[in-house]
Amino acid sequence: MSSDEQELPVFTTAADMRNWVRKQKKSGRKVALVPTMGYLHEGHLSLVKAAKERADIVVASIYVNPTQFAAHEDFDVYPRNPVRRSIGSSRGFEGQTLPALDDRAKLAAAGCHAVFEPESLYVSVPGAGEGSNVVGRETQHPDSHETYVTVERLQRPLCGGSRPHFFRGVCTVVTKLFHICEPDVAVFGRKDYQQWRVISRMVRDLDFAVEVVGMPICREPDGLAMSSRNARLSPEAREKALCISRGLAWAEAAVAEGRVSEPSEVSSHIRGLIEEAGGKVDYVELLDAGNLGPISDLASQPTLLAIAAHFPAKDRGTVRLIDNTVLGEAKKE
Ligand SMILES: Nc1ncnc2c1ncn2[C@@H]1O[C@H](COP(=O)(O)OP(=O)(O)OP(=O)(O)O)[C@@H](O)[C@H]1O
Ligand SMILES: CC(C)(CO)[C@@H](O)C(=O)[O-]
Ligand code: BAL
Repeated sequence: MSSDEQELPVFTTAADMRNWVRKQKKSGRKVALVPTMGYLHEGHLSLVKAAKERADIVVASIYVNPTQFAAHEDFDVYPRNPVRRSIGSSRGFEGQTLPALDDRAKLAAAGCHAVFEPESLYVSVPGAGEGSNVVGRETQHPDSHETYVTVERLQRPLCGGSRPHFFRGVCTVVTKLFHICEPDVAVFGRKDYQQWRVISRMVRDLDFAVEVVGMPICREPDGLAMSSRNARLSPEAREKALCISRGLAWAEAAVAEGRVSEPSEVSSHIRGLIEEAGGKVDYVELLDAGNLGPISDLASQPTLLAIAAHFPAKDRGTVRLIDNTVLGEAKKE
């Protein structure tokens, strides 16, 4: 275990996390939260960097949230820390099994100050396990979790079509994380653009004293948007999936150069690219980048071009990838 990791506090209970944050805030420190589902990549670490620029203390959460997954989705195979393994004489962890230290080591190296890594965030029947909070697998025990947060309109388009449960789960777990970690700032990525907009609307409507920051998409050198789910792609599918980022780049150039003027020209071209690459399109849509509402042309507003598509997984089933760009918006370097 590196010296950094030895100094990185890891909290597994809400009470301990909240008490630690309150001590920091009592000392006048500003606290930022970076919520994640682990299996960290440079995209996540870019959020930690942004958080450090905006607060004195950065907490990252690692929790694969069951309530944002449906029973037919990939909760069980979602990439997690490599198999937990026993480790030797690390301070305080003798003989215990731990998730691989990869995520924690990355966070420590990125200058994160604490990690919140709960086993579970939902009350469930003893022995029922986290999976019992996946939508469609809920136990009906009278003591089970039953309170949710919903952003009614912004949740409907795009991912709300094939994942109608998703944003209810996201808003509920982010609300819980806000109550536990009590951040002044929360940093999200615009790779999940609709999620960023939905959470921003939730914060506005429910008066959370939290500044929500949305950071640009980090990409692999070949353009693929970094995502934990990329690890599940077969090698061939990893190559084929480049059609998504290449389609976005084509659209940016075609719109900027006036080669296309109708939203339907853009969506049908990109849909064709994905299908030619063997992908299964969930959506290719162009919406108002501010309110996710419908548009009639590309010139009247910054336009979100959002894509979701499935590609073959190396193990079983498919991997659903999402990516996006905002057309008509100056690119920040
Ligand atoms: N490539 C990226 N660039 C910027 N932010 C990112 C990127 N990938 C993920 N994030 C952000 O990191 C936070 C945690 O996301 P998550 O843990 O689900 O990672 P992920 O890579 O999006 O995984 P998934 O495979 O589920 O998409 C979110 O705010 C998400 O938008
Ligand atoms: C925000 C989040 C951590 C909530 O589980 C998740 O949706 C994600 O990682 O984007
Ligand atoms: N960042 C993606 C979260 C999900 O698909 O559940």
